[in-house]
Amino acid sequence: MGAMSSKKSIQNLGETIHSLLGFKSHLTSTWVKSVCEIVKKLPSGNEKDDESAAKEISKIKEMAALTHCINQSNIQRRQLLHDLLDLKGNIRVFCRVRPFTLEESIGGGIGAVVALDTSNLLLKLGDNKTKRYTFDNVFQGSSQDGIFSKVEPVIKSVLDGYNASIFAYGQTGTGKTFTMEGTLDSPGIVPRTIETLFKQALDSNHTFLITFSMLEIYLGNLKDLLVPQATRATDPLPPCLSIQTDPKGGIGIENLVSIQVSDFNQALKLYRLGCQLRSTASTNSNTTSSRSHCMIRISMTCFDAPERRRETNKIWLVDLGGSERVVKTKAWGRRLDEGKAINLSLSALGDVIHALQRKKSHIPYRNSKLTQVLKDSLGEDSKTLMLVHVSPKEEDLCETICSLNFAARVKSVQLGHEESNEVRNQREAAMKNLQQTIKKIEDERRYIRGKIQILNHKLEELTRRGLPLEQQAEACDLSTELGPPSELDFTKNRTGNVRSQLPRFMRSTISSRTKTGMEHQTSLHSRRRRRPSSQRAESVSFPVKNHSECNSDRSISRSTCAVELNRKTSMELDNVTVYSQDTSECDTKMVVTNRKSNKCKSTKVLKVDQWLTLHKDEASISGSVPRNKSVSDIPLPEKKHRSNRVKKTHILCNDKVFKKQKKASSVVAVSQRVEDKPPTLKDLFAEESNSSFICPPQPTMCLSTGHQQDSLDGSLIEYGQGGSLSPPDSCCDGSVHFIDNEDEFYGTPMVEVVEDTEHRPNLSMMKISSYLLSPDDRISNSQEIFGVSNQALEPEQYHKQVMATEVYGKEDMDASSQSSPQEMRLNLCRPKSQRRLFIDDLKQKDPRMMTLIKSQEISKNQGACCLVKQKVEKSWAIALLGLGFLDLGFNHDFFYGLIR
Ligand SMILES: Nc1ncnc2c1ncn2[C@@H]1O[C@H](COP(=O)(O)OP(=O)(O)OP(=O)(O)O)[C@@H](O)[C@H]1O
Repeated sequence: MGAMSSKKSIQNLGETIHSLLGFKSHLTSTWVKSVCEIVKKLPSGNEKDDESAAKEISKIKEMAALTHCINQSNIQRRQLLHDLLDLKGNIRVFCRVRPFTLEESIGGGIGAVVALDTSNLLLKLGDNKTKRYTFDNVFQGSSQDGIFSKVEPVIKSVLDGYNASIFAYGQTGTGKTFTMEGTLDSPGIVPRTIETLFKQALDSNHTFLITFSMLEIYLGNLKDLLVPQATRATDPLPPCLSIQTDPKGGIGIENLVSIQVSDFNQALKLYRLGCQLRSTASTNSNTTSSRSHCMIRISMTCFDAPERRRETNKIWLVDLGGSERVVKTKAWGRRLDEGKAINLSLSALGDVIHALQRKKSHIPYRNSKLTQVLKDSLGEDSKTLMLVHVSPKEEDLCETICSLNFAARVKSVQLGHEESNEVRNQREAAMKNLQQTIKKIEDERRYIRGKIQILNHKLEELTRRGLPLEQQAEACDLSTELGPPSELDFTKNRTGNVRSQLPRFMRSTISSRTKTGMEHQTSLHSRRRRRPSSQRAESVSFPVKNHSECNSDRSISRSTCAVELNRKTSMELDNVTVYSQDTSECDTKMVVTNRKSNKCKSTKVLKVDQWLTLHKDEASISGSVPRNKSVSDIPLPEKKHRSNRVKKTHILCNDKVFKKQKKASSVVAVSQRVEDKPPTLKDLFAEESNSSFICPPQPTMCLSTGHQQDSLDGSLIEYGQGGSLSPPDSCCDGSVHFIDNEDEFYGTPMVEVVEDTEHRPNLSMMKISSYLLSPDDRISNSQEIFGVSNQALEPEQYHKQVMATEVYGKEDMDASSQSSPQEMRLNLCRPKSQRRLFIDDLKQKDPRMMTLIKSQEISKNQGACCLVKQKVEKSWAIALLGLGFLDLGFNHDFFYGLIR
C-alpha cells in the first residue's frame, strides 16, 4: 500500500513541481507584502482588537451611506437649480443704473431714469411722457454685494458643468468696468466669481482642474492679455490667436495662454496682470475708457463627476467696450476706429441673441469675433447673463433709450410674447417653491457633512489606536501641528490626513491611501468614465488637452503632489512632479522628485507606476514612508520593453535652477499647505495695491485650448492646455540636444533632453540635472554626451532649453539609434514641423529665464546662423535703400525686425 502511494507520489512529482514553479511566478515581493498585510488584518483572537475592528467597519458603512446621501442631494440640488434657471430664462437681463458722480451732483444733474422696484424701470422722456421697462432685476444704488448675490446662481451652474457667459453692456462711462472689475474696496463680478468658483469647487465632492485665460478683442483682433505685447521692432511678435471649432461645436482659441490655477489668489493675480495690459484711453465720455472687449475665460474640468453636464466647461466674463455715438464723443482717428469696431461687434452680438431667441435656423455667429468666441457659451445649453448699464443723466437719454431697447429686445424676444399676469404669477410661485426646496436640500447637505465629519474623527481615532505606539505619537504630533479641524477643514479633510490640507481640487487621489467609503464611492463612479480610474487614482494629473474640445488620442499631463513624508526624518515635504503622456497605445508617466535632506538636495526620476507602487507599498504598511527611506531612494526596477514603442523622457525641472522659484510657482502649487486662513477677497485687493507679486508670464507660454493644428507642411503641431506638452523631435540615444524653435515658441530658451529608457535609464537624467546647473556645466555635459567638441555646435543653441516627452515609433528609434553623434547633431536641424514642444511654466515664471533669453540674443551675434542673418539683413537694406527707407531714419533694428 505504502509502496503504491509512494509510487503515485513519484508519478505526480513532475506535476507538483510544475505547479509549484507556476505558483512561484506569483511570489513577487508585492504579492508577499499584500499577503502579509492581509494576515496582519486577520482577527487576532484578541477581543479588544475585534471590537475596534467591528466598530471601524460599522463607521465605514455608515459613512458610505451618508456619502451616498450627500451625492443624491447634490444631484437633486443640481436638477432643481437647472429648473430654476430655466424658469428664469437661459438669457437673463439685469439693468444697473449708475449713480451720479460727485461732479454731476454738484452740477445739478437731472435724473432721467428711476427704478420703480426690483424689476421695473421708468424712463422719463420729457413732456410728462414716460416709458416702463421690465427686466429680471433692476439695480439703482445697489452695492456690488447685492448685485453679485443675483449673479451667483449662474456661477453655481458652472460648477454643474454648464457653459456660461456674463457680460456687461452699455454706453461708455456707465460703469461696466466698475461692475465687472470693481475697485479695491468693492471688488466686482470677476474677482467674486473666481472666489466663488474656488470655494464651491473646494466644497464639492469632486476634484477640479481650473484654468484661467484672458484676452481682448481690439479693432476686431484677438489679443492675449497674459502675454506681454511687443513694444519694439526687435521684439518677437506674440503668437496669433485664432478661433477653432471642434466637431462637437466647442470653441477653442489656438495659442491662447491658459494657465492652471490652484487657488483664488493665483487667478486674481493673473487677472490683475491682464487688466494692466488692456487697451484703454481717455475719451470725452470717460477718462479711462475701455477701447476693446475684455474677455476672461475660466475653464473647469472634473473627471469623476458623471452627473455634471460636461467634463470640461467654461464661463466667459466679458466687459464689453462701451457703445458710443460719434457725434457725442467727437472721436477721430484711432479712437473713431475703435468706437466703430466696438459698435459693429455689439450689433452683431444683438443679432446673434435675437436669432437664438427666435430659434432661427441660421445664427449669424460669424459676423464678429466676439460672437465667434462666445458661440458655445451663448446657445441653448448655456446660461447667459447680460448686465445692461445706463447713465442716470438726462443728457444721455438717447444712449439710455438705445441700451434699454437693446436689452428689452433680448428680454422680450426670449419670452416670445408678453406674459399674462396669471402665467407670470404661476412662474414666480414655482420659482419660489424651487428656491425653498434648494435651500432645504442645502441645509440637509450641511447636516450630513457635519455627521460625516464626526464619523471621520471617530474613525481616525480607531485607526490610530490600531497603529503601533510610535506611529500613534507621530499621528498625534501631526494633528497637533495642524490644529483642530474646523468646519471648513472638514470640507477639505475627509480622509483626515495631511493630504486633505491641500485644496480639494489640487489634492492627489493617490491609490496608496486606504480608501474611505466616500473615496471608494467616487472611484466607483469614475470607473464608468472614459479615463481609466487607475490613472485618476494615481496622481492629480489631468490631461492637458481638453478631450471634449479635440479629437486627439494623445494627451499629456503634468501635475505635482505633495508626498507626505515622515515628519521626524530629516527630509522636508517632497515636491513631486508628475509628467505624463497618454496615448491610445501607451502611457508614459514620470515622477520627478526634488528631495531636500539635511545633507544634500537631489532630483530623482521614477516612472509614475513605480513611484506609486513603491509609495503605496510603504504607505500602506506604515501610513507613511519609512524613516530611513524616501521614495526616490528606492532603486528603479528593471525596465520592460515595449513592443513597438520607445519611451523617451525629458527632465523637466531642476531644483537648483528653480529652487527659489519653487515656492512661488503658482502653476504647480500643489504642495501648498492650508495652514493659514485663506486670504479674503479684500485682503488680496489690499495686498494687490502695493505688490509686485507676479513675474509676468513669459511670452513663451504658448499654451492653448488643446487644439491640434496641421502645420503648413501637413505635420501635426500640438497645443496643450494649462501647461501643455508637445514633445519635440529628438534622438533616442540618451543625449541632450538643442532645437531651433524660435518662431514657434517665441524665442524660448530651450534644451531638449532625451532618455533612452531601454539602455541607460538614469544617465540622461543625471546629465540633464547637471546640464541645467550652469552654462559651463552644460557645455561639458554636452561634450560628454555627444562625444563631439562643443565647438561643433552653434553657440546660440547652447542657450535653448526645452522640456518634453515623446513617444516614438520603432522606425524613429532605429533610425536615430544608428546615427553617429555627428548625424545626431544634424538631426537637430530637422524641420520644425516634426517637432512637438512643451514649455514648462515653472520656467516661464522664473525671472531668470529672462537672463537666458537675453543670453540667447547676445549669442545671436555669433555663429553661422548669425552670418546668414546678417547677409539677409544686408540685402534687405540694399533693397530698401532704393526706396529711400534709410533716408527716413530707419535703423538696424528696423531691418532686423523685418527679417525676423
Ligand atoms: N455703481 C457705481 N458706483 C460708483 N461709481 C461708479 C459706478 N459705476 C460707475 N462708476 C464710476 O464711473 C466711472 C466710469 O465707469 P467705468 O469706467 O466703469 O465705465 P465703463 O462703462 O466701463 O466705460 P467704458 O465703456 O468707456 O470703458 C468710473 O470712475 C467709475 O468709478
